[in-house]
Amino acid sequence: MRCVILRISAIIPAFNEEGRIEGVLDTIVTANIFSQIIVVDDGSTDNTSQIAGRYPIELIALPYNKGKAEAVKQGLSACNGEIIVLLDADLIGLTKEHILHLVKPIQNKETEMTIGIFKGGRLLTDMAQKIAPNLSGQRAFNSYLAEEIIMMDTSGYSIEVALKKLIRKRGIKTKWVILQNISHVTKEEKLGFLKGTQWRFKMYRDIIKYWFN
Ligand SMILES: O=c1ccn([C@@H]2O[C@H](COP(=O)(O)OP(=O)(O)O)[C@@H](O)[C@H]2O)c(=O)[nH]1
Ligand SMILES: O=C(O)[C@@H](COP(=O)(O)O)O[C@H]1O[C@H](CO)[C@@H](O)[C@H](O)[C@H]1O
Repeated sequence: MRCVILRISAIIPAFNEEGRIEGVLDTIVTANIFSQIIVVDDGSTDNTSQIAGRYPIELIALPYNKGKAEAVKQGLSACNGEIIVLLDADLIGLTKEHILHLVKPIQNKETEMTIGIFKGGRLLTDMAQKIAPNLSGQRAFNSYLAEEIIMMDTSGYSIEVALKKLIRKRGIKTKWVILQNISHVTKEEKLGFLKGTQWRFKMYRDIIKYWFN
């Protein structure tokens, strides 16, 4: 049987992640899984671009903060892999195995999209993902879905909820995969309680607005 090696692209949207992106890129680069790694610096005002630029990646630096949805779409427009993996820039404890868990079911043609669910990392982040698994930023999918995702009328934090609607509308075969011992840095930890809570409510607003649109 002929074995076809599929190219795999990673997209990492990043807004002011200078303290966290290094850990994520260390794993992504050394995992030796990706033929293309795209970091989209979404108008950061810190050293996110400079730090990302030390790695063998393609950097897209947006001139101002356009929101996660736009950052992901910009990454998708530059992708050349047959499989695309989305990973947040603030993950704690990302390993090669986590990435393989996301990618393998697509390579094996078991499904068209995987959604990674945190387990055993941190109680609070685990709980959030249990309540709203469809909001997870960790995914892999076939690149034939990219064009349709780029065309979605989504902004801010509504990319995941838009994907949920797309999955339903198009009947995209989706599989949840458990990602053990991984979590992310919360908004309150990044920005402090007040600003973090404001950003959290902005995120909820984006999601709810899209959902009822
Ligand atoms: O305007 C934004 C907000 C967030 N992000 C990135 O999107 C991912 C998820 O965002 P965030 O960490 O704020 O969400 P959380 O995981 O806290 O829900 C992270 O890599 C962020 O750096 C982005 O590119 N632009
Ligand atoms: O899990 C969640 O409820 C949120 C919020 O995470 P935190 O409360 O900041 O740990 O995080 C996710 O949702 C966002 C919106 O869909 C995604 O963009 C993030 O990637 C995802 O981590």
